[in-house]
Amino acid sequence: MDAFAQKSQAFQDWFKSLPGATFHDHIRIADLRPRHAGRGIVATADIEPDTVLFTIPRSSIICASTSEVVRQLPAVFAPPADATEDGEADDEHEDRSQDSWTSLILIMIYEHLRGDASPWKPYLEVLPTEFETLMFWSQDQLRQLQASSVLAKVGKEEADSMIRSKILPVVQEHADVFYAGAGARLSEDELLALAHRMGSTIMAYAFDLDKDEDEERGGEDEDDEWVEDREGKTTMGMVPMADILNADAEFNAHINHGEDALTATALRPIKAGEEILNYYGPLPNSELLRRYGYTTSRHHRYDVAELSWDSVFASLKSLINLSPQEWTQIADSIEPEELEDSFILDRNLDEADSTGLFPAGAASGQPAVLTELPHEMDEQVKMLLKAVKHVRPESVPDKTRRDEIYLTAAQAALDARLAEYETSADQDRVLLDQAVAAGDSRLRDAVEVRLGEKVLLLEARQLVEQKLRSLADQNGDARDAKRQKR
Ligand SMILES: C[S@@+](CC[C@H](N)C(=O)[O-])C[C@H]1O[C@@H](n2cnc3c(N)ncnc32)[C@H](O)[C@@H]1O
Repeated sequence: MDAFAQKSQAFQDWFKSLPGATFHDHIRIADLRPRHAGRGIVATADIEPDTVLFTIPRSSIICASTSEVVRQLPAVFAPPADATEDGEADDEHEDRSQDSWTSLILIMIYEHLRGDASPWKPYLEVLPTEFETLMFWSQDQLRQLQASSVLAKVGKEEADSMIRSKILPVVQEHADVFYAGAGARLSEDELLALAHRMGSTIMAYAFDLDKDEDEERGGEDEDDEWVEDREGKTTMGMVPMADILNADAEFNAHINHGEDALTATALRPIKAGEEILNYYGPLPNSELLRRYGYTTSRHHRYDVAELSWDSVFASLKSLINLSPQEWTQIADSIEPEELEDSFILDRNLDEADSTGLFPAGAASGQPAVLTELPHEMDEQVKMLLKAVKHVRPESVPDKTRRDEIYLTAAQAALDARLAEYETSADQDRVLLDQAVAAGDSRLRDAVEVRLGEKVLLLEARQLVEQKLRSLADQNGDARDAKRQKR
């Protein structure tokens, strides 16, 4: 048995020995490294729907209510005394309070530094020390994402400054507590690296515990920035065994949050040899890569692409012949706060049904095509063209001309956006095969993300062309009708 398998075995034995824990005979922890998926759980025999796969007693979760460090340092983990009602510190005092995110980083650092004395030692041993998430990519690797908007969300500097202001001072001020074990004290750089490791582990592994079902990590509404201030409103925890499950956009298991325990149950029949999969939410591959360090073909369904107002506006300006003074007059008539900076293109598709499968008709892995332009973009362009009409009525004489201007501008903005990526979608398909053949998983993931965005932009381009064609047809019909009347 290699070291990896030994750690899996020790973890499984430890888990089964926890009072209240269960682990079904028809599943096992598997080594999925050959397909870059670390550990996962696989069925060893057929499993019926609703089968409880495993049970995790809440007492085994690493969180504020179970870790010794919170009892030892109550003041550090307490909500700030000068907090306002909504949990914000007032302006005059530096906010030294911990949110659920930084609390869990501190708790994880404490348990890690305890070494053998931590009751979670066999669990900590199977948590990652290296990551594929974007924060750990080199500049050259990040460049492979080309014009993807995800590059603006990596957040390495923000994470650094959060760690320096909220994590390092606490560990240094309470070194007697954090270094109570025999371990040597860490240098500032080592501590920074450890805090990053724990932060990244939490981002990809932790669960939100006191929220409704379906709102665990990766839930739809969460803006899961690395340094997001959660204001202590939610409790996050590291849930042994639940986080050994890998995930996909189609899945076959669900974690139910019970009062005393969490249970993983089968959502449909699972065949022997199949992997048990959880769900992180309708995330585009760019977000899956940023938060979790991987991409899947099924998540292309939820891909997104951004179109900036600047580019749409520039295209509109080039189509409408007005003087600079008239444009200033128009700009003055619109409140800048009313304007969105950018628009998100997405397919707005349903998520998997209660059995974890995409709704009937949606072929697995084949994203359906984008059918609508962003509503906010429609509204904003219409608002602008109304202002244009006000200043120079003949430039937008009727609704047909207005739509024509809008769609032509959208087409140009989409072309400009596509041109920001250095390669075409067709070139990427070739490069993707090459990256897979070369076993370069970061390049493969980068190409998956940028190709997914290009496919979506091309779908939007096609939709606009279709709309322009039908507008032209309507125009032709209207002209014919007029001629016949005469
Ligand atoms: C909650 S953990 C799951 C267990 C993990 N595989 C392990 O070995 O510890 C989440 C991490 O698992 C990996 N993962 C999850 N689902 C995956 C998938 N479908 N394909 C590849 N990797 C996946 C990613 O590295 C992700 O950050």
